[in-house]
Amino acid sequence: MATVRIRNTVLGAGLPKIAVPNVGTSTEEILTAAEKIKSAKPDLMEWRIDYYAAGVNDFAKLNTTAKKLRQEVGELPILVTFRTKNEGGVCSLAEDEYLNLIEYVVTNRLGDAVDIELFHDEKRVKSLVNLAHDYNVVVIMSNHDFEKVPAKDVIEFRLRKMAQLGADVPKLACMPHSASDVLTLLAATTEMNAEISNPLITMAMGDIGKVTRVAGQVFGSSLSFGAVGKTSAPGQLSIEDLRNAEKYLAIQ
Ligand SMILES: O=C1C[C@@](O)(C(=O)O)C[C@@H](O)[C@@H]1O
Repeated sequence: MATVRIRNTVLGAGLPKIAVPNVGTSTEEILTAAEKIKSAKPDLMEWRIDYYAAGVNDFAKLNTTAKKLRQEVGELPILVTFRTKNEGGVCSLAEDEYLNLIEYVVTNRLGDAVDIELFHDEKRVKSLVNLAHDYNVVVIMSNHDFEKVPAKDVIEFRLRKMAQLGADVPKLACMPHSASDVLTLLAATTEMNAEISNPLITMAMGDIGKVTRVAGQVFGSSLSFGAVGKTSAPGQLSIEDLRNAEKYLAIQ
């Protein structure tokens, strides 16, 4: 299994790493949340810029806030994510606007890693991945289904496709309605781990899915999202609970 390094955080080795989303809606909220997140000592902070409409609509402002954020968190790796409304985000953008925003995030190095959703214009997605690599930005490619757990071969197809497009880390989140849905996600994760060398990230959301957020080391998910204060998706545990659960389940 290959590992992926984001500053000093290594995905694909040891316990799954812990990311905490920053869902501040103003510069002040973002910086206050960052201070709290930093003191909780996660492995990575995810800056959810879809919560920051003022910045998304004003790139100069986004850039200034990114610089302040870096000052606030020091060496803590930053993943920049714009989650589109279709996939569970809070702010709508037209297709071109989304792709241009990601391009800006990459070429201005607003973070160490960027989230690029799979389901956008394939040519542009591919060129954004190449661009990110030119700028030394790690690509976490993602897909979210807030309605259901897709069939196992569909999950596998999507994760495989992300790897083929050059993603460093393929990621998929989905919503289970039964224990067998959870098993579907876990089986797909385990099988894809055997097939592709990239570290993967998967999770089933909601209460039924919580087990998938803590057992990544067993089933092959390299990172889990935990909350400091506000959550960014259903079923996220607090960072303390997540850390304890991962340690409890650790493979010695
Ligand atoms: O993709 C993900 C995973 C997530 O949706 C979760 O379920 O923990 C939380 C999001 O902030 C992140 O971008």
